[in-house]
Amino acid sequence: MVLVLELEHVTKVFTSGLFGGYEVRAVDDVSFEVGEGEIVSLIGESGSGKTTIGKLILRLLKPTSGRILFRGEDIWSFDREKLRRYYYKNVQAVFQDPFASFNPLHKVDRVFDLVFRNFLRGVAPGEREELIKRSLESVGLNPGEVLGKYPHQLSGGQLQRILIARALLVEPSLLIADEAVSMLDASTRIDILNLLGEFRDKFGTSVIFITHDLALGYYISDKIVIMYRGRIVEWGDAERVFGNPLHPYTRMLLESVPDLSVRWEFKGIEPEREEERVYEIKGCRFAPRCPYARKECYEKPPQTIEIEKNHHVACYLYLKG
Ligand SMILES: Nc1ncnc2c1ncn2[C@@H]1O[C@H](COP(=O)(O)OP(=O)(O)OP(=O)(O)O)[C@@H](O)[C@H]1O
Repeated sequence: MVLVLELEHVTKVFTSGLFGGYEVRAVDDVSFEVGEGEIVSLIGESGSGKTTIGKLILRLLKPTSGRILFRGEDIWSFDREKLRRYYYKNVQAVFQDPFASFNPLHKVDRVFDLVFRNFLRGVAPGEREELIKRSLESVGLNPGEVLGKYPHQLSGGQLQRILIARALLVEPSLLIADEAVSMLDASTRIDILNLLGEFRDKFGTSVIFITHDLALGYYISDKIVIMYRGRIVEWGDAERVFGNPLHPYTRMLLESVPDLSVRWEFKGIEPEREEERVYEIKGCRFAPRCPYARKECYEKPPQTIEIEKNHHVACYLYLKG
């Protein structure tokens, strides 16, 4: 399989607190790959580092260590021109709140301006209208119903579709969808997921689907990456991870979803300071919540091993010795 994106031992440490005295390893030694036309879901509860990974891939943040490769090239080796014209044309993103991407004082059509200015400069004005209409139709919108409107005149689902149309206008190799359907109602959510699947099938677009919702991840993905407090605990083919969950955390998540058609939400909110302390644990960060935790779990992060083909876990339960 041709690889579009590779994360190699990526770590991002934020320093916070007075005089930068406190460190949060928001992303800790994370490695995974995205193949051409693959849909990969990053799943984890709040604070697991999903959004930070999205920002690192979009080069909005620089890794503290590790490398991110796009089609074999380190994204930090790109100069400004290559970043704008090549990388951002190939890697597009859609975020959670569609309303935040529109200026309420401007007609929605304005969101297409930047794309034409940066990536489609040679397109003539007449052709431009045609391209916009076609891309709106491809996401199931009637251009006559949305063009010329202000954001408040449209629904969240329509606005999110416009943003997806804009992202797909440049035919990216990779789309990052960060909680992109969380704010939409259930049926619109499924329509948009189906749409991403269609684009994958038609154009070979790879998707990184970031979500805290296990059921959505299961619905859409080829590959699943389960994260806990900055680290990958389990990853592999979606069928294998869901059919044979290995990590106690993955099992706990699945047990809290009695019915995969029902939206899952994590309810166990701990006090913030406690949450932060978890990042200081030298070993497995899930250890304080794990029924099987033993001494070594607190001492050193468990190695990741492949248990069956395309199914990996980082847990001492599976390590000998
Ligand atoms: N700029 C920052 N400065 C300091 N800490 C940060 C910063 N950005 C994120 N963090 C911390 O990094 C950790 C991971 O955050 P991140 O937003 O990536 O998680 P997430 O899985 O996307 O959660 P959510 O679903 O709530 O967005 C959290 O503890 C968060 O507080």
